[in-house]
Amino acid sequence: MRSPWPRGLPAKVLRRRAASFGHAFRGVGAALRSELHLRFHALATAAALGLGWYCRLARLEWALVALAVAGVWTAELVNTAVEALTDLASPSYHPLAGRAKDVAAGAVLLAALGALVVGGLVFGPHLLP
Ligand SMILES: Nc1ncnc2c1ncn2[C@@H]1O[C@H](COP(=O)(O)OP(=O)(O)OP(=O)(O)O)[C@@H](O)[C@H]1O
Repeated sequence: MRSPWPRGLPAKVLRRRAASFGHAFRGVGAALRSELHLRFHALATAAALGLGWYCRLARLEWALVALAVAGVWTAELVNTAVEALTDLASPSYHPLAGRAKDVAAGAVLLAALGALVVGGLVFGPHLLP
């Protein structure tokens, strides 16, 4: 059967996809190196995974923990990107630059509070007598 793709296109598309994944992982690595908060999240994630394994969480509980962890990481990475862009666009003081950073930090705070609630509701019944 003839390929529906012009010759060589799938390889090119795959190479581009692979490069995009590479850029994304490089972004996570760069943020991990520059942001102390992210290293703390990495530790907290490892602790949550270990505790989940210890508590033998059910599949749905793992799903909730995974969503909570991913939410915090996503918010922190977007916050890091907003901080970098704000510093680039407005190295000197500007109220809008401050608002952008404060709002981005607010997203991290909300994600972290949500993760705390999920953690309490999921792990609480396993750990409390
Ligand atoms: N260019 C600016 N103009 C106005 N206010 C700013 C500016 N840069 C920072 N701020 C204010 O200072 C706060 C702290 O900014 P900063 O860049 O130090 O981030 P941070 O909260 O310390 O984050 P991190 O510790 O992850 O770098 C901001 O939330 C904002 O209120």
